[in-house]
Amino acid sequence: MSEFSLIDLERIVAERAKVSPEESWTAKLVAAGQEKAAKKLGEEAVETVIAAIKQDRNNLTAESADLLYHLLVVLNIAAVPLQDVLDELQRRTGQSGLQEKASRPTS
Ligand SMILES: N=c1c2ncn([C@@H]3O[C@H](COP(=O)(O)OP(=O)(O)OP(=O)(O)O)[C@@H](O)[C@H]3O)c2ncn1[C@@H]1O[C@H](COP(=O)(O)O)[C@@H](O)[C@H]1O
Repeated sequence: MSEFSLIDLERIVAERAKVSPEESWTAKLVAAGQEKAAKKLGEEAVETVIAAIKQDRNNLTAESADLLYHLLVVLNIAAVPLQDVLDELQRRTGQSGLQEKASRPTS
């Protein structure tokens, strides 16, 4: 279970996007289009925020899972590979100098 990553989920989303909307939530969202899927992503974001504000750890975990899944569906529809997002995050670690600071010995 600990081996499971967002890259795995991205692959599952891509596979399920191709099946009939009657048998898959992913396919249903993809068939509904980018705007509808993006609105669903927004709803999941709000639910995640509410769980965080309520300091409800269990709900925050569940809503975060919903949020990440729906983000991957939107990225799939928009044809944006998750790797592009990861590359952007990695590029920012270089920009911020955080890596340098982290590896610098403390005196
Ligand atoms: N990770 C998820 C995942 N997270 C959430 N959801 C679905 O997202 C939907 C929306 O969640 P909501 O809480 O909003 O429930 P809702 O019934 O829409 O409620 P309302 O918004 O209508 O009030 C639900 O049907 C959830 O099942 C997911 N559906 C699929 N996956 C993954 O995608 C794979 C393929 O799923 P299918 O495409 O359904 O085969 C699965 O094996 C999972 O790995």
